[in-house]
Amino acid sequence: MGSAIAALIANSSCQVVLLDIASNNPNDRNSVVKKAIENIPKQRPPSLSHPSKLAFIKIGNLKDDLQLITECDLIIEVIIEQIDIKYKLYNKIIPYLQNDAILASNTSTLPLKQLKENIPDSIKSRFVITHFFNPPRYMELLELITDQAVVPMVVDKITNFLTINLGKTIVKSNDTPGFIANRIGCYLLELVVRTAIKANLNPVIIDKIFTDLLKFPNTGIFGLYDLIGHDVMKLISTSLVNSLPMNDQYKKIYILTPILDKMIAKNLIGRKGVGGFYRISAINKVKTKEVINFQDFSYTAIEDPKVEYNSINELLDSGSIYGQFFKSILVEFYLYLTSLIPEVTDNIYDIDKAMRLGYSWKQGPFELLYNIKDGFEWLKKEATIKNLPLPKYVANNNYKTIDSSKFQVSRINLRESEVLLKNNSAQVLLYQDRLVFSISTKMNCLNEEVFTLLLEAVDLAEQREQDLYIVPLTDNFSAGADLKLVAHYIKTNDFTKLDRLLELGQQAMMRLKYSHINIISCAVGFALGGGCEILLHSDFIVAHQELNAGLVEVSRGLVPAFGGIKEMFYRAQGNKDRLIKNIINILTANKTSSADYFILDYGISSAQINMNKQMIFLEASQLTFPKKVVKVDKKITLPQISLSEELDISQYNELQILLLAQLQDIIALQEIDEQEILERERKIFLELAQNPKKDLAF
Ligand SMILES: CCC[C@H](O)CC(=O)SCCNC(=O)CCNC(=O)[C@H](O)C(C)(C)COP(=O)([O-])OP(=O)([O-])OC[C@H]1O[C@@H](n2cnc3c(N)ncnc32)[C@H](O)[C@@H]1OP(=O)([O-])[O-]
Repeated sequence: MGSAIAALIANSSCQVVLLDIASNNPNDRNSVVKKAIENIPKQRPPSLSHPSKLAFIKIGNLKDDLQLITECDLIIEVIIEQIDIKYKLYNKIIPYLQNDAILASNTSTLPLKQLKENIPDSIKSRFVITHFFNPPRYMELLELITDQAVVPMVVDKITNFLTINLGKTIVKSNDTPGFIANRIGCYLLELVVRTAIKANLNPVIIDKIFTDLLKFPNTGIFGLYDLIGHDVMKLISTSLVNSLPMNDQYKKIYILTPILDKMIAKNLIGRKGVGGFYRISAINKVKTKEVINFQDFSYTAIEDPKVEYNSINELLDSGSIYGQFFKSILVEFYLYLTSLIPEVTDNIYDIDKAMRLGYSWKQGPFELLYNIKDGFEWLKKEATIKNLPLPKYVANNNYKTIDSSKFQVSRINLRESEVLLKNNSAQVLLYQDRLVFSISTKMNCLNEEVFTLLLEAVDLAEQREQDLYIVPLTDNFSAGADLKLVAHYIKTNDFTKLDRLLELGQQAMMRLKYSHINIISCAVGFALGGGCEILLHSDFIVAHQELNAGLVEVSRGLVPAFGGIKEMFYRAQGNKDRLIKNIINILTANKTSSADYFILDYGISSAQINMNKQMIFLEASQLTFPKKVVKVDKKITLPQISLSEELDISQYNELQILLLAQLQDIIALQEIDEQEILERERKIFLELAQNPKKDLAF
């Protein structure tokens, strides 16, 4: 994990030093750390936002290069979970710490109290635990553990760095084994897996119920166990069980399960082994997901099972084997969970946040039970029937004080805004004197109403002489044109309405580009197709590093027609290489995987990257922009190139070849204005719609 954390820091363009053990090879003492560096670009999912970020990582070994520590403000120890080995390392590095440098351990199971036992007092005030979640680039949660000895200035400094520079959401946990997310998450994993194996139940059905009814991520429970690795689960749970108090329920559910031990012995440890509860095989050259048979460890192909219950209540009341199983594990789980208050934290909303951001649950456990009809009363009743003691939180009815509005606090809280304009698909808000345009359709998809209000928003911004911010209120900027609407127009042969949509979209884009106020787009999540076209027509983009943006239309059997093709020509500025690159973006439906890639691949010159998606609008609103100089020369010079000679067309499909010919026709004109290209875009789009090369099923 050390190299993945180094990569995350490099992504934020901070200098980072990666130290590893010195190798025995006298000719290359850095061979171990070099290997780690070589592996970074191979990590999946990728740890680096762009290969160029590797330049931010300096390497060394723990014998010859300790001096490098004197350059660092924060030192994160990420080594094996063995206290003696950690102590040895601390003794080595402490003499090199700057006076105000912070020392942090990334332990996931060892308490801070134990880590600090042999540390000099002068270091105790700046020694904390920073628990990253895997993979650190993608998981937003960071558990921060401090104690009385740590001075507030240190807590502020590290909080700022982790939040602003690395984009993490911090949940503070008490100094208890496993902290919050792993204590709860691993407990549930072990409880479900071990109980289900003992009862010989089917992992596929259990996972399906977890994902469909309890809204867990697609991996479910068994899939997650495979993803983490059975060997790693064993390490985590053993370490937890060893450090938890004698009567902790974790010890009781961590029962001997010979089938699991046999699976480890056979290297059936999940995705990195030869199989796990599931495996992917090529059956008749078709990728097939299979599930293990616990009796003989053979595998059978999975047929997607139907969940016959419409709600959790229906499942629990059903009396079926799976109904009884879920009743029993949910009671055990919730009694354990509520027994951890206030031990791990007294803040139930933090528990929910930790499970959402660290384990990707859609709802945290408290929100889940709250949303089950009479959930807490049901828990009380079931525990009483089974003669199980009630934790204080439940016995004292503390759940009655739950404030459901605190479960999912909106990422960008514009609640105090004044609504200036609004229709069913978008709104214009005044937030602390900033004019904000936000879309309210599913995935912020674009339709006529969105464009109509966007045009009105620009008019209003110009009247008020105010810049306009385009801000998503959910996790995605925009998934582009509403494809269901487009498909409907095509299916009903309503090409007049389709053309009207294209025209309106183009008009809105040009209005953004040529308005005399600045248009600032706050880009997070997906900005695809038309969403990307809005970015291309904005004056400035504040982008989350994890932005997924691009002109992806060709992958849907369409072409960009809200000005995307036009911008790819315009932005080449007569440069042949840039034009080829831009045309490749369109032909290959290039969806970039980070803001770094987007800026480079799409030739964006006015952008700023931010690591924290919750702070994008805050950052945008703090920037000052010069008065916009509206460009008047709309003529585009086209370098004379033959696309069939410049590109390897043997790899292209029918649509790509057809599009290539249309783009070549544009190039042949040598000079063109923006309006002419827009008209051609629409023509190509409509011809394709009438004679599709691919089914636009969505
Ligand atoms: C006129 C054209 C001109 C323009 O130049 C061309 C374009 O913009 S072309 C457009 C170019 N854009 C694209 O090709 C992007 C198409 N979208 C995608 O590729 C994936 O949805 C995305 C990767 C964004 C998210 O994947 P994920 O996280 O697995 O989430 P998910 O997939 O489960 O979606 C969640 C819900 O949102 C719905 N929905 C999503 N997008 C659209 C849409 N455009 N439309 C309508 N609906 C859409 C989706 O159906 C689902 O609904 P439900 O009822 O809840 O089942």
